[in-house]
Amino acid sequence: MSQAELTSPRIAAEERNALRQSSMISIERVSKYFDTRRDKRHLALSEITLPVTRGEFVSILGPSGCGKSTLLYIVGGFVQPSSGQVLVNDRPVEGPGPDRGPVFQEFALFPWKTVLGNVTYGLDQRGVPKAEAVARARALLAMVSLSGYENFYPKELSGGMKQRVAIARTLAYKPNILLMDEPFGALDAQTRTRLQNDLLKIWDEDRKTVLFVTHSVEEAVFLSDRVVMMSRSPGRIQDIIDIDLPRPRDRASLLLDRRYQDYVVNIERMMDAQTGDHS
Ligand SMILES: Nc1ncnc2c1ncn2[C@@H]1O[C@H](COP(=O)(O)OP(=O)(O)OP(=O)(O)O)[C@@H](O)[C@H]1O
Repeated sequence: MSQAELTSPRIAAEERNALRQSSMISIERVSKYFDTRRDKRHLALSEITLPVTRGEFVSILGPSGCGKSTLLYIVGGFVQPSSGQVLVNDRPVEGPGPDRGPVFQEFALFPWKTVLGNVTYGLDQRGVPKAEAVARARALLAMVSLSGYENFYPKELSGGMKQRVAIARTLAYKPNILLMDEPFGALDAQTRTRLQNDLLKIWDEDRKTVLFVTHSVEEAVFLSDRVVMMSRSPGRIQDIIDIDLPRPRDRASLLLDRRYQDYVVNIERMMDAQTGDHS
């Protein structure tokens, strides 16, 4: 079904229901206005409809300011849409919940807590017994290659290590959905590649549903089942590209894969058309 068909008011009720039933996340005709100093009613998102299947890895790409973060915040329940709705497991999102784990740059680590304290924090809040919380945190820190750093404080860690702690912290309380807003954006290329591999490894183990915002076409193609291309403000869905590449994915062999290269080149062209860069 095309994006135009999905957003059409003519879409039959049964079809909408069928769509919801197969979706873990159902974003339905979501629009968002903000009051800004320049514009009393700035339309940031316009009529976004996007069903996301359980276990799917979906990346969102688009020019700066097209509303990618806003969309993720709406799914997370941190921002209310002006119209439309988001359903998670058939229930309307009314606020944040433990089923959706945010990995947002703004949600920094607690500087006064150790690495272990940061990862167990959410578990303590949920009443998980201390020994179980510590065991779970240690296992996750091992998974993100941070064993031995349990007693370090955030200021003693590199940017990439902090980001791995943030991922472990979110995974600790076992959300079914991961909402990741440019989680690797501020990292050097080598650390970024490493964390992409770690994330895919973790994802391969229990196939969480992931919504992942990025500016990197290569990152989106490497990680995703589908790439959603958004258009310049107001943010609309311009295109959805199925990434038909085998899993598990290995970056070194993918780089030599003609299909991977074609996806990257084609999506980069779409991005250039959006940003007006035709160089
Ligand atoms: N709280 C807010 N109040 C007013 N305007 C906002 C608010 N949050 C976002 N906006 C505006 O909404 C639009 C979309 O912002 P958003 O951060 O979602 O874009 P983005 O695609 O994630 O951008 P980037 O790629 O640069 O991070 C922008 O024009 C932004 O200025």
